[in-house]
Amino acid sequence: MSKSNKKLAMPAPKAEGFRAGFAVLAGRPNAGKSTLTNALVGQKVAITSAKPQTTRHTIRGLVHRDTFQLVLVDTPGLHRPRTLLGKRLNDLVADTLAEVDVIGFCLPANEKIGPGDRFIAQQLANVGKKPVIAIVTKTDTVDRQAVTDQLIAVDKLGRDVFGETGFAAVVPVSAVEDFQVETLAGVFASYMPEGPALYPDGHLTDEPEAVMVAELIREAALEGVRDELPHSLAVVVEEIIPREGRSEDNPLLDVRVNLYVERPSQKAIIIGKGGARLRDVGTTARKGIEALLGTKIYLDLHVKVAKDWQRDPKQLVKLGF
Ligand SMILES: Nc1nc2c(ncn2[C@@H]2O[C@H](COP(=O)(O)OP(=O)(O)OP(=O)(O)O)[C@@H](O)[C@H]2O)c(=O)[nH]1
Repeated sequence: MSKSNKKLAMPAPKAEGFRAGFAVLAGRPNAGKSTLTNALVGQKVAITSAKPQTTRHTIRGLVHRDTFQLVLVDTPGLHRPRTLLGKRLNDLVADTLAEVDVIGFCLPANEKIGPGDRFIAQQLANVGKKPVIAIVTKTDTVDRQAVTDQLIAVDKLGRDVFGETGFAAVVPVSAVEDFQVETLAGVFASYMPEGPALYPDGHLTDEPEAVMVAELIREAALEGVRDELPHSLAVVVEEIIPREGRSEDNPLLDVRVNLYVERPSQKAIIIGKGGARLRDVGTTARKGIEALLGTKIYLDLHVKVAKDWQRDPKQLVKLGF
């Protein structure tokens, strides 16, 4: 559905002065985008993982307050394309950036600004007229002096890349300690156009349920495994169907899912000895999915090898990229 179609379906206008629009969080892998999205939305919608580049889909969460509504998009880390998949991700990011009202650029307080950050800042500047708010994330991980130093360094980066005006604002936050998260929401809102809410209140995401189900399984499957696996794992929900013959007050959904890896060795990692690991993945994911869908499910997981799926356009389409 296009953005304009969604606007047609919107609820009655709110009081005058209400603002609503789209915001995106950019930043390199591990910058804290997913965690910040969750903190802003107040409910888990995007997966977080200690491994970089786990966010494959553009997941929107709604930040709904008395005076504004932000439709928040959590992008994959902007990075230099390495494989076809990487290139597609960057195209996706460019498309997303063109649609939004404001861009939040996440830079961790505990890491020096590097060439990767500069590259992204340059990309954001190239998008043109969109206001870019620099967000210094994870401020709880360092002392006050280090936060101040980072704010100064970020401000300098802004002037280097955007010219004298620099970033539209620089905001330090800690998603973990809930420091300045609401302030940031307010700053985002100030860049939104005046207008009614874009989505009904309480509607947390416009992603199809299947995508969120896939994210939960992906998160469970990546728990505690080797670093290269995140790039090699794709999760595809084949079907979610109500089990026949169940009474209305005791429904059950059959959720059938394929996990694609690139090599038999990776399949062995996911499945574990005697299938033990896959059973654990299933148990963990099932709990999350039941909480998400509000009903009991039967989760059927299959692990398949799709050789070099990251480099094969046909496979990428099949896997939903
Ligand atoms: N202490 C602390 N840790 C944080 C904070 N925000 C994020 N983290 C941690 O930093 C790591 C990366 O956070 P994510 O939110 O997954 O980062 P991301 O930018 O979405 O990463 P990608 O999906 O790889 O692009 C995780 O281990 C988080 O727990 C914070 O405010 N404080």
